[in-house]
Amino acid sequence: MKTFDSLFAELSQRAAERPEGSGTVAALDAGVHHIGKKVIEEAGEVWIAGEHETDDELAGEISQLLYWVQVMMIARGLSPEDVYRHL
Ligand SMILES: N=c1c2ncn([C@@H]3O[C@H](COP(=O)(O)OP(=O)(O)OP(=O)(O)O)[C@@H](O)[C@H]3O)c2ncn1[C@@H]1O[C@H](COP(=O)(O)O)[C@@H](O)[C@H]1O
Repeated sequence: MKTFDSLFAELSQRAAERPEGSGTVAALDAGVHHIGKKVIEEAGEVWIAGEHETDDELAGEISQLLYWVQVMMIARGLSPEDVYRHL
């Protein structure tokens, strides 16, 4: 099973190796403005799922939010440690 850190490592590898067909590479190329809109979109879907959907659907929306937060981190050159020190 993936964890926050293992997904971050996977996405960092995508950013470094830029494989053909990677949605992460496309998002990074689209830039922080695009990524920020996806963060907001997924956060809204988490809110709606929290109010109206099943636990599993909510978990799925949260996983997508985590993904887009990680893409934002990579776009701005942040590591998980940069975030963890604020927890
Ligand atoms: N975990 C994710 C992940 N979560 C969310 N997303 C993206 O976020 C979008 C959100 O889905 P929605 O259902 O909200 O939207 P949609 O209508 O399906 O798609 P959009 O029109 O919004 O793009 C998805 O379409 C994906 O583009 C993800 N994209 C990739 N991953 C994982 O990231 C890794 C690297 O992926 P690639 O860079 O594509 O190889 C792989 O392990 C993937 O499984």
